[in-house]
Amino acid sequence: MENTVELTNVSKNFKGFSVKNMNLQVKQGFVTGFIGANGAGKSTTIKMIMNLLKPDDGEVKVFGLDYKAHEKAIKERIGFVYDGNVFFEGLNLKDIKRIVGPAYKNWDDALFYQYVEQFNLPLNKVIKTFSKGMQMKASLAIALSHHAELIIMDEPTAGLDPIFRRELLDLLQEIMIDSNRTLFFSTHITTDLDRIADYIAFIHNGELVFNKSTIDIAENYALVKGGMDLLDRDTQKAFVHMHSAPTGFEALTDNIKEVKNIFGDSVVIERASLEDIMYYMKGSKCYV
Ligand SMILES: Nc1ncnc2c1ncn2[C@@H]1O[C@H](COP(=O)(O)OP(=O)(O)OP(=O)(O)O)[C@@H](O)[C@H]1O
Repeated sequence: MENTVELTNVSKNFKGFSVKNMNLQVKQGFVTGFIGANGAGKSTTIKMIMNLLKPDDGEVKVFGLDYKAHEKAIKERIGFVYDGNVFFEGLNLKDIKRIVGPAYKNWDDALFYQYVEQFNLPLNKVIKTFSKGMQMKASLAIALSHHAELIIMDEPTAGLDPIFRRELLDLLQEIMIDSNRTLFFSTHITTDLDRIADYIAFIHNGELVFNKSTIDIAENYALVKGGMDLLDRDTQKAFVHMHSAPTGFEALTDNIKEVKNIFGDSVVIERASLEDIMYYMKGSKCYV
């Protein structure tokens, strides 16, 4: 099975917002970062992947199975981490383990204690006394202790300090050594993805703009800068979006080769960061 998650023509309509006809494949064995602006539909999509929200249309398959017939089998194999306190605040980790552990066939006590130690988490302190970072680690320890093949995380690094974020990313890298494992997580902090993502899925206004490998993005996307005199309707075709100013233009291309063919050495081509791409693309092919 090549895709761990497969969304086919999935739509969800809220008043004033829709996820529209989404086709998304999450590749098995890789890290996919899910990016998009506030309110773009990341959490809504993740909730549909987790069957916490039912699509109005389309099909969601996880491990090649649908939720109607296989909910329990699917959930057994997923570890879900999201920004917010998942647990009863008044409980400690020992209590939580006692409640959550038996729910999973593959729950591994030894592994749980290993993560608790590795993350420096107290077993006997109630969760409400944990810092945000500790709560995230606790959530992750629980999610990892049943040998989940798919880890889904909704903004796991939100609100964490830079050092802690880095530690978390190192840890995620470590858990990906298991080549069967798939990691799908949403984030606003696109620089987190430079370190660990293999694929980037970009959603804007409820629509999937692209789902591409980071190699593909690095090879094809770039910022192009040059003088206004270089532009005409034909040359602009190489750009996804462009800003112009009296001093010249700055544009995003998804086809560096074509830009080189058209402009040769007369423009400056610079690496486009994910933030640049998000800023420029805003969802559609568009020219100024
Ligand atoms: N249950 C709901 N009922 C109505 N509207 C909803 C519901 N859940 C989400 N929305 C709306 O759907 C839109 C997308 O929300 P969503 O939480 O999926 O975005 P997001 O990309 O995760 O945003 P953020 O990065 O800010 O968390 C928002 O406009 C939100 O108000």
